[in-house]
Amino acid sequence: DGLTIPSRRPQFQQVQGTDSGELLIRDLHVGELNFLHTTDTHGWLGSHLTQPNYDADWGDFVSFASRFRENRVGAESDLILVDTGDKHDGNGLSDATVPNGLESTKVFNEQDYDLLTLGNHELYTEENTILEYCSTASSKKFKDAYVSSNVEFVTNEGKLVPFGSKYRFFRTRNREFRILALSFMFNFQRTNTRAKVTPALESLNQDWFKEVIFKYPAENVDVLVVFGHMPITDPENREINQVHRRLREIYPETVIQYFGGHSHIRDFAVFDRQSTGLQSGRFSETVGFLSITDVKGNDPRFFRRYLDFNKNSFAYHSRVSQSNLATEKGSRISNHLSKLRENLSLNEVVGYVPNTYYMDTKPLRSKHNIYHLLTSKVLPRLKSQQTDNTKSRFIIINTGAIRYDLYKGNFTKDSEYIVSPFPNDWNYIEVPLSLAEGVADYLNEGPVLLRSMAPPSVFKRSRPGLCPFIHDPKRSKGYTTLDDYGCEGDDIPHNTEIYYDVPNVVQSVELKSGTEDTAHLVFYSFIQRDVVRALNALNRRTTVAKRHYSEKDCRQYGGHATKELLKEWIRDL
Ligand SMILES: Nc1nc2c(ncn2[C@@H]2O[C@H](COP(=O)(O)O)[C@@H](O)[C@H]2O)c(=O)[nH]1
Ligand SMILES: [Zn+2]
Ligand SMILES: [Zn+2]
Repeated sequence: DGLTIPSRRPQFQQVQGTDSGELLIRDLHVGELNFLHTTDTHGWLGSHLTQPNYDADWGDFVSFASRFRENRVGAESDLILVDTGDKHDGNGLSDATVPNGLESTKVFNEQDYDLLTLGNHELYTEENTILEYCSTASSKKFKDAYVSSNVEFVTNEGKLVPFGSKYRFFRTRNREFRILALSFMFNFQRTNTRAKVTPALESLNQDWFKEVIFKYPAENVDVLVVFGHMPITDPENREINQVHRRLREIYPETVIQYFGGHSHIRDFAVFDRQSTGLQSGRFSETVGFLSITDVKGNDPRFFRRYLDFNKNSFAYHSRVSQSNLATEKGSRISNHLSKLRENLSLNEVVGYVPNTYYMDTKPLRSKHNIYHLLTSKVLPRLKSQQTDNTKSRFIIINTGAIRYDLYKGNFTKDSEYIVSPFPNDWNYIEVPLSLAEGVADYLNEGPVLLRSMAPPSVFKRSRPGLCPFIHDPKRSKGYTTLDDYGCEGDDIPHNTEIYYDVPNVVQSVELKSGTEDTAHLVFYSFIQRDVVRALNALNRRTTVAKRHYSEKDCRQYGGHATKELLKEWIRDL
């Protein structure tokens, strides 16, 4: 596409090893302008209790930012903290309150972000959108830092106002770099009535941006920071590449630094000689670090590092001992999180899970795959007034509704939210068996699918090449990231994990022999539009049913949500 150039490995690669030359941790290179980035935290503020790789909580992260600024960045360089949204749906700390996010937002906002914005999970329900706008976007602390260039909030009076600021221009504290910040949400079309998303490219043709260009022409901007809930690599729609092309028309030589989110991966892309993009995973597993050297020169150099969200990494990168990492504020936050976990009864044990069931590091048909578990053992437990045991039944779920591996050990109230946070209603439609049995395959064929239901992993770019295979008993499982700078972006080298593709949907199938030729097709209300679209497309191909289907033909099925069915299965073990 002419926009990306062969990647250039960074020249500065410090490592900390042992006498035997073992690589224990890759250091980072502090430049003139430095960034710490988080995204898609989804309420994971209390550390990962079953994964030592991610044993730091939000208090430790607040401490780290402060120690890092003091000990590594100092007064000669600058540091900007950025977050790109999706801050609940996926952990009990955010989801066990009504509305969800009520308590976790206060904790999240303790971090002194310089730039922050919203994700699509702040746009599904009115209550979440109102909470995000009132508690964060228009708060005193973040009123300048909160930017969204293409999302607007609908006030109680029905007026459209910017969700925060459309843009932010500021000078950095030490080197006085002139920063122009823009923020774009991907073209999300499922927002509730209290917000409006304008496609990013369309928003760049609106009057507000014309004023920005006039007020801040290229000669008055050192760095354009474009951060938002949009994947850094998006092979299907290439939305960020189109934004980049448009910005390059106006800022042809300016350094443009992107920070992305939504697809839940560690990623780094080179857009051109003066522009790169960083994405920093999900669920507080990663703090992304990016530095730029020679910002105003002809040859700016970029350095990226993905920090495992753990106390050892935080201590090492801020050059303190683990025992000296915690600041007073950080300790207070950690203590508050422990109390919040108790108050929400998140440690309440529901049952015991005998094995670990994985989303994408075991093949789909493996008995250790969570989707295999759900479709073979859990979903068939669904019962309601509509259940007709004489009919075949297909129960379809979108794989993006399942958010995390199900770990062996105690299944707690927190586990419910971690694995399947969404309060899904079951709907159904009675259709000819031959149509019902084709819907899941149809939805997994890709382009027909509304992006709104594809699992985050679908956006992963299948980069050519592989990283060297590591299998060392002294190393832990974890991320090995292949990005445009190669395979050494992660601060901790881990044993290689093989990731398997995850389809858009999976289904449980209960065929009843010798019965009528219609079946019950049961599905999450969240994917109803996709299911109806698939039925009509299949019907056009086969004309099995002499009719067109619409959402009006769908009925409530009732019955327990997946997380309830999973709890029942665990209790009955
Ligand atoms: N069944 C449901 N799935 C949902 C719902 N809301 C979101 N999702 C799934 O999550 C991904 C997007 O997650 P993100 O963290 O990457 O933004 C989306 O594509 C769906 O698969 C829901 O209410 N029900
Ligand atoms: Zn997300
Ligand atoms: Zn998202």
